Amino acid sequence: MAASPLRQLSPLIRYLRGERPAVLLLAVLVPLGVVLQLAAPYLLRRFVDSALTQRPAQALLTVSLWYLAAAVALLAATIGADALASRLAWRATNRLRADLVAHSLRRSARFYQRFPPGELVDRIDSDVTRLASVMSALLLEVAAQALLVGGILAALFLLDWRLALVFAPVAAGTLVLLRRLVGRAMPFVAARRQSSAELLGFLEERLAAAEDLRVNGACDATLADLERRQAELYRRARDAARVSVRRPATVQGLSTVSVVLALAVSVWLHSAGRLTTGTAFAALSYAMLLRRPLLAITTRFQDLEEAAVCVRRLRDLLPRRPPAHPDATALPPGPLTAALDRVTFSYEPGEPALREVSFRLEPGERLGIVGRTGSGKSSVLRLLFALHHPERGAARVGGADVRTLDAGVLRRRVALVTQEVQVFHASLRDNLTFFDPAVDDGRVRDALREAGLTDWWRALPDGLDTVLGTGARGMSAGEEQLLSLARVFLRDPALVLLDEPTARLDPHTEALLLPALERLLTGRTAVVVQHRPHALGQVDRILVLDEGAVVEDGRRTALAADPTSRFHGLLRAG
Ligand SMILES: Nc1ncnc2c1ncn2[C@@H]1O[C@H](COP(=O)(O)OP(=O)(O)OP(=O)(O)O)[C@@H](O)[C@H]1O
Repeated sequence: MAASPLRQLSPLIRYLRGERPAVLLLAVLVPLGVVLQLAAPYLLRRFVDSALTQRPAQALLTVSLWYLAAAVALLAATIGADALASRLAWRATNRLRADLVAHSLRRSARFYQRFPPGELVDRIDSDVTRLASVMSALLLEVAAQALLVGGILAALFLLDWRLALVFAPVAAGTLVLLRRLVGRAMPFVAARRQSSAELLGFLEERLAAAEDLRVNGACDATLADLERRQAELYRRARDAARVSVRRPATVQGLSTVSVVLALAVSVWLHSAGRLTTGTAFAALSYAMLLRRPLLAITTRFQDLEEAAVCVRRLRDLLPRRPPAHPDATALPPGPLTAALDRVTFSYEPGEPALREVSFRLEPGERLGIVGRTGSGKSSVLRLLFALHHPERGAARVGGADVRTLDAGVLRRRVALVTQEVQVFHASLRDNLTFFDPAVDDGRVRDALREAGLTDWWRALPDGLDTVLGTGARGMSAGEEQLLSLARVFLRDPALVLLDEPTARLDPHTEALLLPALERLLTGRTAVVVQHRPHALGQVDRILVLDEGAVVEDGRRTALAADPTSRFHGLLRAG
């Protein structure tokens, strides 16, 4: 039998913590609604029997008023319970969404390789939103409808035990059948959701690269790919719908049988004089009422399976083990040492990107790393920044293995600048402070001055409030690169890791950037990765990498002067 969707949903319970008053109120409103639904046929019976036995009009009026009161109370209880359940579901799923975003923000580069941004958005937003709507209905209906089925059987038993005897097997049979069918659609629903997430990931990637696609004439191929993916999504959605539709069809059939049975038994008992007309009416009303919870449970099962699939997909995003709580105070003040200690590291098993790499930088020392494309230069920086961890050996900052350092502490003291600069659709101020309102404008202006951007920002229409990024003010590659340096100045780190910070710049813009770079490196430990060895004038030491291994390590001036060194060869070739 397929895994129970209810068991899949159990991890959500912890997000309901702190909601006890609302849950208790719901626990009162739901059974109240059930009792009020059961009261209606009972009052109908009283009305019919009173009318047929010529009771005074006053008695009929009293029953009618009770009927009306029960209907109004039912409406109020239903609206109240609906509102409460949906508030609970939204609050719980908002907590879940916040938890997912918090976890995702802390995950390594490998995680983002596994889940492209479009797919992540689909999981964190669409899956959680779907959960919220399903949970609000689930909280109510599965419990309430099951109660209603039990209540109807009890009411029928009170009316006439023979009636209960006819209905009980039909209701029990339907529930058993439903139980057997639950979970059957889950693999199909999961396949449909995966297809839809992949489609979103595809759209996000292709739309972000629209310019490249246009320039390279790849628009037609992209549309053909889109068509193929949409056809696949349609096929999976159709398969899931086919499996899901079997349940309502089965329940419709069985409940029609129960109504026909109710009619037959009521007529038979009535004509034998064993049932009053009012009781026969009530029995028929209960039979019709029984269809409602059974059908509601059926349609909810489909949602339940959707929700279970969503939870399973969301669980992939949450770490399996709780994060360790590393030492938060392990870094000494001032410029930090940085070292790799016999590090071997692979992205893919059996294909080491770094082999037995070792070096150690004293506080304030600057290291330049050169080597051919794919030799492992950027990997060194990623390990020092703890974006990945070595298989063997250790990456150390301030003498501590980065694995043992709190990520927040490490990020405050170490800055990584890459060629890719992310400019947010936000004000210049927020782009520098990363949305921290505690940073005052004086520090922001100082950072911009240190990065050599004073003239640029003063010319902006709204100064620090100018909105940058997609759909707003664009920036040149050089300005973006200087903005990334201004971010580092603002944070004032002790160790700076620069990954080809001038690679996208023309020689003129690179020359403008060099003074800002020099100011950035002064008084700090630094590792600078460069393709072009002549751009490493500011470093003290050079490390040459080849196929992931250190093939040369020495003082820059000594290596540059030694015609037999690799670095000398690279300078000549450059
Ligand atoms: N995310 C990744 N997944 C799998 N392999 C990777 C990944 N990133 C890098 N690699 C591989 O690891 C090796 C080292 O990559 P790295 O980016 O460190 O080289 P690099 O010297 O910085 O290259 P470049 O000069 O082109 O930036 C390369 O063979 C590369 O293909």
